[in-house]
Amino acid sequence: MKTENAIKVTNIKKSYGKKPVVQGVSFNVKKGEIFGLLGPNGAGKTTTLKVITTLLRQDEGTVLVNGFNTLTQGRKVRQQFSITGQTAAIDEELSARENLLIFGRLNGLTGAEAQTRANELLLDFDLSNSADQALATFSGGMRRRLDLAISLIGRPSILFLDEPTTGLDPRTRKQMWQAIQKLVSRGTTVLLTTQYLEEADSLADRIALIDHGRMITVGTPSELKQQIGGMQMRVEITNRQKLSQAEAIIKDVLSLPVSIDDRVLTTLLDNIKLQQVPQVLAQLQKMRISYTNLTIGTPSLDDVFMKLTVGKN
Ligand SMILES: Nc1ncnc2c1ncn2[C@@H]1O[C@H](COP(=O)(O)OP(=O)(O)OP(=O)(O)O)[C@@H](O)[C@H]1O
Repeated sequence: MKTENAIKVTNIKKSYGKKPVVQGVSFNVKKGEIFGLLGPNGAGKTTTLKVITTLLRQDEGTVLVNGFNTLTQGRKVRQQFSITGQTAAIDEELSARENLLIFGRLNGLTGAEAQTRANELLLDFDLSNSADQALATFSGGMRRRLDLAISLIGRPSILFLDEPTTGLDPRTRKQMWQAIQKLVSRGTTVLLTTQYLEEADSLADRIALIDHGRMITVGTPSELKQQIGGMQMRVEITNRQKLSQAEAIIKDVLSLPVSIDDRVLTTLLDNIKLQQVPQVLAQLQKMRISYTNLTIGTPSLDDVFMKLTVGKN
């Protein structure tokens, strides 16, 4: 079946008992893109993922995966994708290669095909050098990469990654990102859930922000950043005692709310207010309030997240 969307989610709702957990979520994932489902704890990301992957049945709405309906064509749907983090069956006593061979055979490959595929995947995920070591000696990052490799044995067209880098250190996390980008460059569509804004920002082509089971917004990372308004000014004041004085100056000159985090004052600026920044600086200088850092730039995805979900949890 030819469809432009790998995944089409239309108005799905799901409650546990009387508790609504997903309350009308809709989005499409285009073929070949990395789509991020982003939201705070308990937002409904995992539940949405379970509905798409047929582990749960939604109460309302439809989900099409490569055109197949999750409610009526579950088996066809399950042939379209793979999920990582589900390889609890990995055998610790065996090596990475042996595990790949077993999963290859389980996926219906012949012995020779499984060997070839295992070699390709070991190479792709930088595991060739440690391929024959017992898994017990593997680091967290190596395990995640093996997990990713195993989920790709059957060459799925869609891959679901549920919080793929939770608990990894920053360096290992970057290695995982590279591995994910590599497989997308070969045509796999990826839907990932994450609580890390940085991860969504650097990996996802588009992001759906969900909170309390509702879609708050969807767009590219830069579209989301634009949603909360043009630019952002951050001033780090040298002397903490002058903080409230500096805050008063910014509020007075720009007539805008100011948020404070430690010694940093942050204000969101539209184009008109942006022109008035020199007046703020002049006032600070006049009052002998010095600063150690000053930036004006687009807000981070973190700011978008805080602004759109703040106070709701
Ligand atoms: N089997 C269940 N029975 C009852 N409530 C559940 C069940 N599974 C999840 N929930 C509740 O549904 C809500 C959404 O959970 P879900 O796991 O989808 O959120 P999430 O966005 O994936 O959160 P996290 O980032 O913490 O994994 C939470 O309040 C959770 O407590």
